[in-house]
Amino acid sequence: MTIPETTNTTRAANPSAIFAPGLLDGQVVLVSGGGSGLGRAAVLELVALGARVAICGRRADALEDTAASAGAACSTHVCDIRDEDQVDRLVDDVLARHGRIDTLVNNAGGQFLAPAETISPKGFRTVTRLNLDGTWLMTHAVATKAMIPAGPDGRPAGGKVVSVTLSPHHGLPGMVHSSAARAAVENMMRELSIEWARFGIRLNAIAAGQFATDIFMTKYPRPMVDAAAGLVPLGRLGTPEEFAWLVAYLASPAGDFFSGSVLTLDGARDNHTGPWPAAGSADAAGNPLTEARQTRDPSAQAPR
Ligand SMILES: CCCCCCCCC/C=C/C(=O)SCCNC(=O)CCNC(=O)[C@H](O)C(C)(C)COP(=O)(O)OP(=O)(O)OC[C@H]1O[C@@H](n2cnc3c(N)ncnc32)[C@H](O)[C@@H]1OP(=O)(O)O
Ligand SMILES: NC(=O)C1=CN([C@@H]2O[C@H](COP(=O)(O)OP(=O)(O)OC[C@H]3O[C@@H](n4cnc5c(N)ncnc54)[C@H](OP(=O)(O)O)[C@@H]3O)[C@@H](O)[C@H]2O)C=CC1
Repeated sequence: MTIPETTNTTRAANPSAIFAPGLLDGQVVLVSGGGSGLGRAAVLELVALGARVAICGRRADALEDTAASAGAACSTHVCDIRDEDQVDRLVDDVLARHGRIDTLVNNAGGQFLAPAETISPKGFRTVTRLNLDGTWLMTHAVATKAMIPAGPDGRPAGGKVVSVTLSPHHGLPGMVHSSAARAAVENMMRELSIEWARFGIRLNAIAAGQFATDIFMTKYPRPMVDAAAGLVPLGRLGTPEEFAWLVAYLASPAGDFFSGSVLTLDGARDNHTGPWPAAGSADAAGNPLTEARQTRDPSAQAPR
């Protein structure tokens, strides 16, 4: 298998809208699925903050496109995260090129929408292999090759792992395979945050709600996409930049004490199934209904 590498020669054009330039100077971040959507937005933010970023995915053209926007600090690596040999080669190549990996962003993933009873064993396996096995292969390879081995001071180099999962947690109909796999990934991050604390590795999950990426807007049945914002209490989809800012925050020193957490980023989608006040729960002005206070006459109380 060949893993082509490219570099671009221009620096990322847009500064961060939130964080100070140089926040991530000297850091190396590996982002899976960096060629599109949320991963691409994260790459652009990380590069804007001074990180060098390696991105992987199956499609070279998507990776090249992100690299063309990110500039010289971004290297591209074609890799299918489900294949352990490709993952091994990927991590070796990233280390040969950048010398270290401070943060791994397990962003590559996805699923198809289908009623559970129609999903074949192969279909279930396809989605769990991508989201669970792929995330494990990447996490294990980066930890054992880059984070557990000694750094310059003779102690384990340490690092951070951020894995993208899925909100709502209380079941997403039509996505039994992905719901199961993402729950497993969240517990994987929690478990490893205990085992690998001794190596200075912090692992967290970002449970993403619904974000307006190109694929989200085009892959699923139109009526469901159109209805999605209405199921979010904040009344809108997330933007890829909002996801990217959380990744940058976790990669920065501000994220150093986060480990074993699931950070749900979803406009409150996990807590409720619609806007509030819901139909029938508001007065004519749209204010939530309030129950009348009970008045109690002490003299009317029954004697003890
Ligand atoms: C209301 C709230 C808001 C709306 C609800 C939406 C909330 C969404 C929240 C989440 C949003 C996102 O994640 S948005 C990001 C989504 N991005 C992605 O999904 C990108 C990655 N996805 C993929 O690569 C593909 O979709 C995926 C199927 C997972 C893997 O592709 P592969 O090429 O590896 O696999 P394939 O060869 O296509 O398929 C392998 C088998 O999978 C099964 N299979 C594949 N597609 C199938 C399908 N459409 N229906 C049935 N079965 C299918 C078949 O058994 C296939 O085998 P055969 O029968 O032999 O063919
Ligand atoms: N957008 C949303 O609303 C939500 C998204 N998510 C999750 O966030 C992540 C990003 O989603 P989004 O940006 O919207 O979707 P995209 O489909 O744009 O991103 C998925 C990325 O993963 C890569 N990828 C897929 N399969 C593999 C593989 N086997 N090996 C390597 N790379 C792979 C894809 O690249 P390529 O095809 O070139 O391999 C692609 O760049 C995904 O895990 C998604 O499921 C979770 C909740 C909601």
